Amino acid sequence: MKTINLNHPISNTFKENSEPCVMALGFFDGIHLGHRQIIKTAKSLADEKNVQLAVMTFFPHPSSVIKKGEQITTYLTPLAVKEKMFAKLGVDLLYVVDFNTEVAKIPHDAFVDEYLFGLKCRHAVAGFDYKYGFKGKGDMAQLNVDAVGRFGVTIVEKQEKHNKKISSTLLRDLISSGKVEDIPDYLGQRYECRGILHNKGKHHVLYIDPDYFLPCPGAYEVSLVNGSLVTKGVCEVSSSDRPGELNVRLFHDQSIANETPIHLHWESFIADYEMDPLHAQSRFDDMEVNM
Ligand SMILES: Cc1cc2nc3c(=O)[nH]c(=O)nc-3n(C[C@H](O)[C@H](O)[C@H](O)COP(=O)(O)O)c2cc1C
Ligand SMILES: Nc1ncnc2c1ncn2[C@@H]1O[C@H](COP(=O)(O)OP(=O)(O)OP(=O)(O)O)[C@@H](O)[C@H]1O
Repeated sequence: MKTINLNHPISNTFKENSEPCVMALGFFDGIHLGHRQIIKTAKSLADEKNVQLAVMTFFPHPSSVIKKGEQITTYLTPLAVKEKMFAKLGVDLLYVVDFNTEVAKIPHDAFVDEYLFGLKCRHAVAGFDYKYGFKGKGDMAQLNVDAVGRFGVTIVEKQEKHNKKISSTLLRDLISSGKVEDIPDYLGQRYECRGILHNKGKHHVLYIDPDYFLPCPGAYEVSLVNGSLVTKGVCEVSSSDRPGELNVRLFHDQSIANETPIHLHWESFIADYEMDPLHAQSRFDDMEVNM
């Protein structure tokens, strides 16, 4: 997979040299089951048309530039992890648009002309709620209009679980309230943080991308996965942690070699030492209901 960082405006030479593609559109934080449906749909279209499978995403998250509503500055999948996951899903080209105030002002039709038709998009795929262009004025109905017959558009219908739209927002809400056990229903796997494990005598420190979105403070049962090797332990998240560091204790006095690459899977919430006792009790009641 080729990752291509795009800065506005895209040069004519770059556009001329781009490869025909089916383009999947969206921010794609987490690459959850809804996102996977978009990529799967785009992949089968790309195979059918014998063109490249491209994804167009943005960095940083538009909310941190537009400064409207909650500003997202940490990610379920930091960019480097997203790249690896897209490559594994069979994506050929990953366009990462540098999202800044100038890009935010591009009108919806100009975005389609320059970033889709300009980059030889032969077919666009996005979810029912995809928005693009200045003030988010372009939606999926508008995309068909803006395409003016130059490429086809496929809308992926709402993917739901437990009567809820699967979304990055829902995953963030669950993770930030410590409900990591509920994540696989929407993500298709446990929430994970990838990093390098350092052996510090009795405990270990996992050095991760500081851009990772982390669960709320508390103790969590975690699995440390290195290929087929899985070691269980406890990760204590505290508000005083240094950014990019997770403190882990392994069960049964085990040890893992220094500097091992690890995928830490958040398995379950154990306790929160920082919560006031009342709040902790309501969290505990939630867990009992879920059992
Ligand atoms: C060229 C462009 C300009 C945008 N400008 C705005 C904007 O002015 N205001 C806004 O709220 N969102 C804007 N957006 C963000 C979109 O509304 C949307 O959040 C983003 O494309 C990610 O889509 P997704 O959240 O559906 O994946 C813009 C998007 C694009 C591609
Ligand atoms: N549950 C879903 N069903 C169908 N399409 C989806 C679903 N979730 C996201 N998409 C689509 O996936 C692409 C990426 O979306 P986006 O990154 O906004 O995901 P999201 O989970 O909706 O995020 P957020 O919660 O931050 O709005 C868009 O085309 C969007 O319409």
